Amino acid sequence: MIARMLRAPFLSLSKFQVPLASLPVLLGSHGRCGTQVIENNCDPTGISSNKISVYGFRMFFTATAKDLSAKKCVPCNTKDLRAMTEETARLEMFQLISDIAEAEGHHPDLHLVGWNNVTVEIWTHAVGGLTENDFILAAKINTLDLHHLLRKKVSA
Ligand SMILES: C[C@H](O)[C@H](O)[C@H]1CNC2=NC(N)=NC(=O)C2=N1
Repeated sequence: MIARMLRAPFLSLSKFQVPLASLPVLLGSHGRCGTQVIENNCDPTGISSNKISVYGFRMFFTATAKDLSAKKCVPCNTKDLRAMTEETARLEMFQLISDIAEAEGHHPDLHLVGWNNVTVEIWTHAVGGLTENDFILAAKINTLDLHHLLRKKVSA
């Protein structure tokens, strides 16, 4: 799966995984939709908004692929490309995400994959699928500034 090969933090909505870093682009290109999602709060039942979210997810997913394909990879040996530090970054990232989840009463599944991959899986257990809650949570997680968790490239 592409997500595993890219070795980056991933935000996973149900079975579909999208790179966490792509969400600002993705929300930006659908400003109204993204803003609405961030301003909403999670609905404990989530059931009434299920259809909207599935539609929203399709829009997000399409936008992500389109926006990413328009970009160009930076050379992997430049200073612009930084990996996350190991232990501290993972735990602090989990803590930051957990704080949002607790405030929302909606909780992602957090996975450590290998030694340097974090996967954030978001779906609504109560309905066995996606609801608007998942997009609200994803949008709020996406506002986190994680730059301080990035490891400075070791100079050769
Ligand atoms: C009552 C409370 O809203 C429910 O138990 C919540 C808690 N957090 C949850 N989180 C997620 N991801 N799915 C749920 O169905 C869910 N249910």
